[in-house]
Amino acid sequence: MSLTRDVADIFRRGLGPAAKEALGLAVSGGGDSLALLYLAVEAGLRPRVATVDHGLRPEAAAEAAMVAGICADLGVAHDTLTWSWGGTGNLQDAARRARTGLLSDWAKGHGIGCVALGHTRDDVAETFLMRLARDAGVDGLAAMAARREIAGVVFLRPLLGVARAELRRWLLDRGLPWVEDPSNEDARFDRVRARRAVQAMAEVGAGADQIAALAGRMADVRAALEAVTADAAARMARIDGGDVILETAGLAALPAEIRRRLLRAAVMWIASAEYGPRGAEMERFIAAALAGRPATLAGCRSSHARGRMRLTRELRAVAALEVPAGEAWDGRWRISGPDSKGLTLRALGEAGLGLCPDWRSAAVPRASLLASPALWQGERLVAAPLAGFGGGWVLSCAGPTGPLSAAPLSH
Ligand SMILES: Nc1ncnc2c1ncn2[C@@H]1O[C@H](COP(=O)(O)OP(=O)(O)OP(=O)(O)O)[C@@H](O)[C@H]1O
Repeated sequence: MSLTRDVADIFRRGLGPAAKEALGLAVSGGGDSLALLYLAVEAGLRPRVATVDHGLRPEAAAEAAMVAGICADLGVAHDTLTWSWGGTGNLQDAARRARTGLLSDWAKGHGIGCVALGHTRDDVAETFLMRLARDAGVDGLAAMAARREIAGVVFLRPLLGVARAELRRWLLDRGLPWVEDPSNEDARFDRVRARRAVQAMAEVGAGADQIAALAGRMADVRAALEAVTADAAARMARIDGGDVILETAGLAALPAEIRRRLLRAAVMWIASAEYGPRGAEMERFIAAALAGRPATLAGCRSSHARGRMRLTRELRAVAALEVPAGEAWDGRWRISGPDSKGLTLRALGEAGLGLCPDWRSAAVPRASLLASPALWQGERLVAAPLAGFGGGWVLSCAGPTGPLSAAPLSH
């Protein structure tokens, strides 16, 4: 079987049933994503293409125009999506997030359920080394997913099993042009240095193939660890209002990695955090948990009583949060009830708790109540459902999905 057939086969298998649906392609103009476009056209698909102009490099607009021109020649619909940098935080990270957001909005706007990206096996290997340099654990070293759903749109990476050089050869064989981003040779970039390191490692038989295979196994290991953590959560964790309760003896008996994951998941659930705490601060928190000592971590606090550990939101972390009553508060709380016009949600706090004479009969610990959401009209307390104040309002709490989703609710 010829090399060309291999690439086309891998591409079609990578797309799977998505090939039959309205398909979007994210094409930057680089060799990998242009190959994606040509492969789709050669496979007889009728994709719609988007190029994101991040406005970060002067050539970006010309590259988008070039992709638009190629698409016009191929009879494929093309859109340029533009983004302007707000100017805070990590630029690369912000650009990647913005790109994903723009692409998923674009897809939904055109009735596209799947968007294919041009990541290759080399991207997997380079990402592995870059993460290794940042001290990543199993999760960070796991290969990027071939399929991922974000905001209702499925992102596919059908070329993960293909080497970048194979794609370049595939393009050359057909006399197809692509743009080589000049920054791909700029050794100031981590990715460029990682690419060179991967090439150097190939000399000892541990090149992109081997590294990418290991990253794939890491993804399997991560999935296995997540499943065991969810099982531990189902057995020894409980959701109580906005708190997580864990059995201390069960926690102590867990393998260290599962304990770490369960506690991290609990903290992430309470703080609605996208990334969980790691490293020395996480280890300190775990040591305190095992010794039965109270501790704080990432805006959460732990306390111990009767063989149980209770994790709750720290008042300090939410004291300044205020949102209109129709919006989610602290990422996970919502309130519903009578007309909420002009009302806001913010923490009950000491002042609010002082207005709830019956709070003790609610059987919720004081610290949990202090950091719980209450409904306010200016300084007037309208309702504090967890503290049993003000009828007709119902609070619901939905933390991010993860192992804690498997934990039962207290009754
Ligand atoms: N500006 C962009 N517009 C549209 N899609 C993009 C853009 N940048 C990246 N992508 C998509 O994300 C994939 C991986 O991005 P990455 O930054 O690793 O690639 P690249 O070096 O910019 O270009 P290429 O993969 O096209 O050679 C690309 O293959 C492409 O599908």
